[in-house]
Amino acid sequence: MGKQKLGLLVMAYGTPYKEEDIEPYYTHIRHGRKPAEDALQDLKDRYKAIGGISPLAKITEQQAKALEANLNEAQDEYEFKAYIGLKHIAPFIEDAVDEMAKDGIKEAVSIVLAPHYSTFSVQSYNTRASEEASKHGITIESVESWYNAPGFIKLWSDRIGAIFFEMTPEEREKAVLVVSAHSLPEKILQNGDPYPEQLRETAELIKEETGIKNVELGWQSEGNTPDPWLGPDVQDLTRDLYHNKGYRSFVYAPVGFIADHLEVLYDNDYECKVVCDELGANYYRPEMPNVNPQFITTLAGVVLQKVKSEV
Ligand SMILES: CC1=C(CCC(=O)O)c2cc3nc(cc4[nH]c(cc5[nH]c(cc1n2)c(C)c5CCC(=O)O)c(CCC(=O)O)c4C)C(CCC(=O)O)=C3C
Ligand SMILES: [Fe+2]
Repeated sequence: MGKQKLGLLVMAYGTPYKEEDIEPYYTHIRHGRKPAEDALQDLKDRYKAIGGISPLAKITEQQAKALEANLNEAQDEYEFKAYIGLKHIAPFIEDAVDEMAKDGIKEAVSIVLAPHYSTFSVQSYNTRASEEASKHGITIESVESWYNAPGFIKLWSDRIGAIFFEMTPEEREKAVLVVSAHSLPEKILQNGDPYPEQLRETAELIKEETGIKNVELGWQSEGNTPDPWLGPDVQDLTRDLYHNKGYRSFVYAPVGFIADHLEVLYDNDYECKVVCDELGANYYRPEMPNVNPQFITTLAGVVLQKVKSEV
């Protein structure tokens, strides 16, 4: 008997491939409303500041390929075929599901390349995937979150621990770990969204694994809208911790993301660094998981666990 063919739907945010994509991409993020000229220019300038365009498209592709290969090596029962489905640019989530249907796939498993579940993020990916799948008679089992996968915690802990280890005891005494994720509008809290609690748990697990005592939670990259967003923002938090707790070294762990992209390369490496420089404090940011083999193995384990739980 041959192996059972399983679709592997790998969903991610998406990023412009070239400068001309920025406007339609931003319009899609804004639910079809064109951004104002100055907001668009501001976004273009931020992409320019990180080298013209984001490295994210390439990384997402490498992650999906590596995950497919890892899964096919790890077991003999299924043959996984990966399809990338993006939230805000082609290939969209719906395109990926249509491709699966063309390839005759009947069953699939999906994972979002973001660790924490929220109604705003993971739920909207999964709803789009399952709506399209039902049109084709495809069943999709969706991984909802994987923020507490031991390999994920260990990877961040190792990298964070290495930075603290390199410090002199005097520096370490006044160093703090700032664990962060993308902010979301506060209104998500009204429906009991688990997102903030999952970030808190990620920080707690890293704290246990590393033994670091000074750990703070922050939010970053909040949108430019009139509603209140989850805070404290990492930049405000940095100033507050410097002045009120006397910290002089800041280690940023943007654990809500898994790749080098705008939110990390600009919002952390530029914006948070500007604040640190202004205060005369030290700035550190561990490498992102990207295509680290242990990270990919961790994701493969999460996917296999989902597949096996459905048998
Ligand atoms: C929860 C969350 C994640 C993490 C989970 C997940 O990954 O799903 C995430 C990731 C990302 N967000 C990204 C890019 C952008 N997000 C924006 C705007 C927004 N994000 C939001 C939420 C999230 N975003 C929200 C509520 C808005 C406001 C929309 C509105 O206006 O109501 C904007 C518009 C301009 C701006 O606000 O900066 C951009 C350009 C990139 C790609 C970066 C690159 O290209 O390198 C990535 C990985
Ligand atoms: Fe975003």
